[in-house]
Amino acid sequence: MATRLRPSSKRCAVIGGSGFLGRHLVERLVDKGYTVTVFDIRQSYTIPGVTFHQGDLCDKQALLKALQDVLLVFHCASPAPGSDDRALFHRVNIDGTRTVIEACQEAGVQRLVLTSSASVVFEGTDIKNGKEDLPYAKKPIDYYTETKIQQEKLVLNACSKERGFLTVAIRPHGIFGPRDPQLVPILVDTARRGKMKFIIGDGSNLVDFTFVENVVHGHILAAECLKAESPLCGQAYHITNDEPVRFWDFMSQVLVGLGYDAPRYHLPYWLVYGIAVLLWFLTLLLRPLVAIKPTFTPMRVALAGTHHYYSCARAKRDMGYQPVVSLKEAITRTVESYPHLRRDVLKGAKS
Ligand SMILES: NC(=O)C1=CN([C@@H]2O[C@H](COP(=O)(O)OP(=O)(O)OC[C@H]3O[C@@H](n4cnc5c(N)ncnc54)[C@H](O)[C@@H]3O)[C@@H](O)[C@H]2O)C=CC1
Ligand SMILES: CC(C)CCC[C@@H](C)[C@H]1CC[C@H]2C3=C(CC[C@]12C)[C@@]1(C)CCC(=O)C[C@@H]1CC3
Repeated sequence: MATRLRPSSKRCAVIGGSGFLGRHLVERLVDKGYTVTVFDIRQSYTIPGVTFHQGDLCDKQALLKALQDVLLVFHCASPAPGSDDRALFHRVNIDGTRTVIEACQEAGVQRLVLTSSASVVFEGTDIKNGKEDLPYAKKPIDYYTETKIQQEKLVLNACSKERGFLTVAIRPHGIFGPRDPQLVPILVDTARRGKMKFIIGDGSNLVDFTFVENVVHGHILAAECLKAESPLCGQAYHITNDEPVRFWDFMSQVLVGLGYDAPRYHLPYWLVYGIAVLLWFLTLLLRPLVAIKPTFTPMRVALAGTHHYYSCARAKRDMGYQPVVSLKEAITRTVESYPHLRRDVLKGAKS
């Protein structure tokens, strides 16, 4: 009679493993000796030993195939926050996450680690050293965040010691690092179009930017500490670099590192925010006729002009979290990883 081997605790699946964070997570898990399965709607790379399942997380049957013999699942899939497709956010982040939970439970998965976002408590006004007990935003800053709130609630409420299904949510903030498709590319694009000359507000607002390897470290620690008797069950944890930095200093360091000028001229926060809201309404009104994508959306202005940094004391206490890469080293490594976005290289390519 064929005997079925017990699934190994070092076998895991990463839903969204083809994305920016997901791929860094997969690489680290492989380094640490895990056997990894990636589930994603696209395959963006190959790594020896990593199995890829291409599929939509809203498709339970496809998920069930990928989750066979898997005891630990990381869920870091989401449509890009910049999208304005509300139906897609709802379908993937809310309905899809419900499907992920059901598939995990049916497949016998024991631990689910969700990548949530610190923005679930952000309403566009200052947050200084915010703790996890801050209430969810009543008026989330955009629809992406609204669906991240629902997603986090679904995952945390599904935690059940009785059923042997444990869940935890990691809330990173402003993830950056090599291969990030958002922060640095958007910043460079804005600078190249001559729109990075202005500092919104007085420039003193502190913000968390978190190096991707620290976010990965937080996820793996959470997975390894998530046990029935641990305080992590059904809880959310901020994971940051624990070095809040002036938003405009961070932007300037990245820009200058890539050969662009740092922003210099100050504009009043409320003026820029008001213009961004007006532009937003205009784009909505004109949507049937033309598709406009404004650079300064209300969300970006709020993120650029307010304090939003979070305490990771809870992660330090419950899982011994400490950032593994300092902000200084993280910025250097990130800048070095984008040689193709350097001003001199882009200029050369144009001429
Ligand atoms: N980038 C950031 O600054 C922050 C990101 N987060 C969260 O971290 C997670 C990862 O974000 P990133 O790596 O930056 O995004 P990303 O866009 O690089 O990766 C997301 C991945 O999810 C996959 N995906 C999307 N819809 C899917 C579906 N229906 N079925 C299967 N796979 C699907 C995509 O193909 C992609 O590979 C997301 O949950 C995001 O909300 C949270 C805080 C900050
Ligand atoms: C136009 C400029 C004034 C600002 C450009 C920088 C932005 C591209 C980024 C600064 C903070 C970033 C951020 C996110 C996306 C990129 C930024 C707006 C998130 C919204 C990504 C998804 C999240 O869950 C929260 C992030 C907060 C910080």
